[in-house]
Amino acid sequence: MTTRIRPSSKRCAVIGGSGFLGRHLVERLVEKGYSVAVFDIAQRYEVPGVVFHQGDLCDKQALLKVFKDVSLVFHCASPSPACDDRNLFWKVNVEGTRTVIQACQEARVQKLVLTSSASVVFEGIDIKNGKEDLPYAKRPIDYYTETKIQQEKVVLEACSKEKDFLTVAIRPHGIFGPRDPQLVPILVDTARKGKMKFIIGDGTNLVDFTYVENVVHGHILAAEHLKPDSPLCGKAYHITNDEPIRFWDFMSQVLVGLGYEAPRYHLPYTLVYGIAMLLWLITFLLRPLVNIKPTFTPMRVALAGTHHYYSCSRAKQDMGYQPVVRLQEAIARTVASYPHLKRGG
Ligand SMILES: NC(=O)c1ccc[n+]([C@@H]2O[C@H](COP(=O)([O-])OP(=O)(O)OC[C@H]3O[C@@H](n4cnc5c(N)ncnc54)[C@H](O)[C@@H]3O)[C@@H](O)[C@H]2O)c1
Ligand SMILES: CC(C)CCC[C@@H](C)[C@H]1CC[C@H]2C3=C(CC[C@]12C)[C@@]1(C)CC[C@H](O)[C@@H](C(=O)O)[C@@H]1CC3
Repeated sequence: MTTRIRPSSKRCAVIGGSGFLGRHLVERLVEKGYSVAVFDIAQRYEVPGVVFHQGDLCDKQALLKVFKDVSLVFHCASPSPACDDRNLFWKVNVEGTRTVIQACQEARVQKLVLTSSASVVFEGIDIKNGKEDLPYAKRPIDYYTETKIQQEKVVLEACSKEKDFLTVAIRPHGIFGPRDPQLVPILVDTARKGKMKFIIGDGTNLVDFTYVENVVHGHILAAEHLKPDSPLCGKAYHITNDEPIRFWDFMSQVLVGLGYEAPRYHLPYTLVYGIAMLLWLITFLLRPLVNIKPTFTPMRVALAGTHHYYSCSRAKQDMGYQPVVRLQEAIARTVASYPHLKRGG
């Protein structure tokens, strides 16, 4: 029998560490004295002391090489929600995550922290101060959400004190901040095309947008509090800025900060949602011939026209979570980080 000496609890791997959240996480872990290995299909930057491994998380042998001396794994890789590719989402988010769990167990990794999403309970109906005990969406709006639900279930079910393998899922919502490739760039692109003049619905719907450093803080707290006798084992945790804001006020503040006009004219929610569904159906039918990506997808319209904010009291209670950057400061830092997206820039 081979005995394995336990690696230090500060030796970790970040799957998806080249991405927006992953890179912020890696940078913070390094600041906190962790030794970090990144596993990602692409390498997009360099940080002294961080070892990069390029590979697909569906490849167990490639994962095993990286997990050899690691006690903690963060899994924050996913195809982009914008790709809307059902097969890819199932392959990476569900099958790939099963492979990650097998590799963790074979390599005797002790802790797995998954980046899930608060959207696993969202199906286009208002959620106000939603807690983690809300049921998973029965009819998820898109393939991304469908597979994030399965992914979270698979990870939480794998938690086993007997096997010395502990898991926890972090559910952030609407992550934003410097280098985000999604929220601000799509918003600016839509504004530049003259399509951000309209407010979907009456504009009073409250939502969570969460600054990336708060999300990182939640992940590290979860990793450090995940122990055999802690309440975190096999549980999901909302991590938000804890400051719900009107969706359209947030959009307006970012747009005005970057020199664009705030949306002004109202359109009925059901009308825009109906058009988005129709557009999605047309693009779905045309997909074998041409791959069109509509700006207004049913998911985006649903997020823009409903309330969806979540309680993070469970994270406060079980791991002492408090946001470290307030919302207004976070918006200011984000706007300042995108000089190239300014109007006329
Ligand atoms: N951005 C948000 O608002 C948000 C909100 C809630 C949850 N999340 C979750 O947070 C995580 C990170 O999201 P992000 O916004 O940083 O996305 P991102 O696209 O910037 O990063 C994802 C990373 O995963 C990598 N990746 C994709 N497929 C892979 C594969 N097969 N093998 C290895 N690496 C692979 C990509 O190369 C990329 O670097 C995701 O799990 C996402 O579902 C994001
Ligand atoms: C075209 C306009 C109506 C809106 C333009 C901005 C949108 C691109 C973003 C506003 C809210 C964002 C969001 C996500 C993607 C980008 C937006 C739709 C997610 C769906 C990304 C995936 C995450 O898991 C979701 C989450 O639960 O946090 C995000 C929800 C918010």
